Parts: sequence; C-alpha cells; structure tokens
Amino acid sequence: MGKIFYIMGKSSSGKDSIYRKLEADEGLGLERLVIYTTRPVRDGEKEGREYYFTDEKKLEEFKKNGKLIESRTYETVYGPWTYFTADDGQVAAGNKSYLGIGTLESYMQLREYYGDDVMYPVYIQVEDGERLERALAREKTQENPKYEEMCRRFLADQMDFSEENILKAGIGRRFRNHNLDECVKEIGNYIKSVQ
Ligand SMILES: Nc1ncnc2c1ncn2[C@@H]1O[C@H](COP(=O)(O)OP(=O)(O)OP(=O)(O)O)[C@@H](O)[C@H]1O
Repeated sequence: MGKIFYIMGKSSSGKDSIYRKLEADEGLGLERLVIYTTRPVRDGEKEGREYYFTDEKKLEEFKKNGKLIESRTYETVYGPWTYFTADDGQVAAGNKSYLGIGTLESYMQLREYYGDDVMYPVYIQVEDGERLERALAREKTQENPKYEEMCRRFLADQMDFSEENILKAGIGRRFRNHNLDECVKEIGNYIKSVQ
C-alpha cells in the first residue's frame, strides 16, 4: 500500500506553493494524488493532471461500488460543482508515495477509508496577520480582485480550522510556513524519515 502525504491549512497558508516544490523534488519521488471534479476544465488544465474532469454519473458509479471516499459540493454562481476522492486503484496498487491537498474533513474521511498507515497529515500554519497580508497581496495581482470572497474565506477558516477541529482530526505536528524554502525542507525531511 502506498502512503499519502496530505497537505492542509487555511487559505493562503502556502499549500499550493509547498505542493509544487515538494512535487518538483525528485529525491522524494512523490506522485500526485489526483481527485475528481465535475467543474469544467479551465484553460491550461490537463485531464488527469490537476483533476480528472468528470460528471455526476461517474460519482454515482464510484458510490455504488463503495469506492467513493469523500465528496464536497460547492454552490457556485455557475451551479453546483462537486469535488471528490475515489479509490480508483492508484494508491492500493503499489508502494509509491502520493502528495495530496485537502481539508480537515476530507483528511478524516481518507483516514477512515485507508487507515493511519497510509495517511500522513502535513498541516501548514502561518500567523493570521501574515497570512491575511499574503492573501491580500495575491488578490491585488488578479485582474478582478475578489476581496469579499477573500474575507469570507478568512472568516470561514477560523471555524473550519478551529483548534478543536485540528485536535479532533488528530493533527499533532504542524509546519510553520514563515520562510517557504525552510518550510519545504522541513517537510521534505519529515517525508524522508517516514518513507
Ligand atoms: N513563506 C512565504 N512567504 C511569503 N509569501 C508566501 C510564502 N508562502 C506562500 N506565499 C505566497 O502567499 C500566497 C498564498 O500561497 P498559496 O497560494 O500557495 O496558498 P494556499 O494555501 O494554496 O492558498 P488557497 O488555499 O487560498 O488557494 C501566494 O501568493 C504565495 O506566493
């Protein structure tokens, strides 16, 4: 059975930046854990790289076969978009290590399905003021900054990632992303130590 290193953290804590650097580190040999989505493919995205682009029918098929691990639906202005993780055989097949990004909720569901020996949480933490500054700086670079959505996420994160929920998920170790390269190095060392 493979191992899944699962990155979690509040918005703008640096999950994507960390993911990209860990993935590029050939010494770690990490594969992408690709999840499924019913949202339309965006420019530059490739089937099976960012996501598997699929539909509700496929989700129902996984569900029927007991292979749907977790799913979440967001009500967007374009209608509902569902993201889900399915047991499509990739993890069980070999001894590889995978890199995923998710929420505390999805982490708990994956752990329930695969067990502790497969799931390795990587929780990223940044001081709130610093994180808000990064979120604002990132938003300002967008052609149409969505400050309201940024604030909504900031507030929602305080509930979703409350200390109580972090403890409930069984997260022990936390990786502080003050300096990106140092943080990535620390996580890389952790991954090597358990691989
Ligand atoms: N250590 C760091 N120091 C300064 N800026 C950082 C650091 N880490 C990440 N950033 C910047 O902070 C912003 C948020 O990072 P990133 O998009 O990786 O976060 P995220 O957790 O994936 O966010 P979201 O969940 O909102 O998509 C980006 O502009 C990124 O370049």
